[in-house]
Amino acid sequence: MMPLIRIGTRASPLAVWQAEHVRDALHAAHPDTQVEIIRMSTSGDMLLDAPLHSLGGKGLFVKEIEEALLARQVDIAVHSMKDVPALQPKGLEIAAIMAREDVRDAFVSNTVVHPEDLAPGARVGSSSLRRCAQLLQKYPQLQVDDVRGNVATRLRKLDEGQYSAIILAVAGLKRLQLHERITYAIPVEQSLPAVGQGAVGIEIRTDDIATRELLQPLIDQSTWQCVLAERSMNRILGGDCRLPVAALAEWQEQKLFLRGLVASPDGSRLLRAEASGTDPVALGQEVADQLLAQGAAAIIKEIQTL
Ligand SMILES: NCc1[nH]cc(CCC(=O)O)c1CC(=O)O
Repeated sequence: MMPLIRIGTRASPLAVWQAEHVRDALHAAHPDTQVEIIRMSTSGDMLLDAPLHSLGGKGLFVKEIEEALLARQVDIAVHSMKDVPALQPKGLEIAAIMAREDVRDAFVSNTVVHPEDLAPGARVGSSSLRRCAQLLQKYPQLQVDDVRGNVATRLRKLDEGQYSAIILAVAGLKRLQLHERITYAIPVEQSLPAVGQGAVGIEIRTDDIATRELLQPLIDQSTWQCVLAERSMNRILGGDCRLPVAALAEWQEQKLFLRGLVASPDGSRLLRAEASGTDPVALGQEVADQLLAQGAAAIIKEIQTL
């Protein structure tokens, strides 16, 4: 009998693209494997009106899929690593991370090219405190407001004139063939991305040795080490995707170079640290320690009690 792998995914177009990307890679590596995609809606998809950071953040978009995985209704869960909390529930683990897409944030506007061209008071949509804080630090005259919904919904709200510009991930727009909507890819020095941004991860049950084995060819080792360093930093800071915590690890001459950032939501305080090394976990620890020494814990605690 042909082995069957059931992929659990959110039903949004971006999530389905990612699931199909994993399915195609599995087919390429194992032509005799059957793959089925099972779409699910998550509480993050249903609670579309509340600001993202107020929704108890951790794992909002992944929880129901993880429950299906634990209940053996699916064999693997495909996620944007950006949405995956620092720690997996007991019995689950990230078994593979695929090659990373462009990590940058995208500025999307129908009227101007750069954020600096926006008039004072112009309304910019972003649901991420991390993006807001970094934008406001450089352009305090802008008004940054929450925008929810999947990528297409956010673009529609921009097109309707509800915002002068919105900020999205370049990766998501490229995957949905919407990269021509990007007016300006914001350099990482200006908008340091979210931990894991642009990387697709695959979660399995820890005891599922057969599936772990099947996923081996899908692992991109250099992305894996980068995301491991970023997530190690985030775990020490107690961060999740709703906090204004950013990190980016990149390879530079056989070494990992990790930059980290913790910001207050209004952009008035912005802590930065960086280091390089070869051990991703130790590097994450080093950058987290530098941020903590600058007072990161107080900022994080303030936001968690918002
Ligand atoms: N939270 C939604 C989400 N999760 C991952 C991406 C983009 C793709 C990626 O970073 O891998 C997006 C949309 C966005 O931030 O614009």
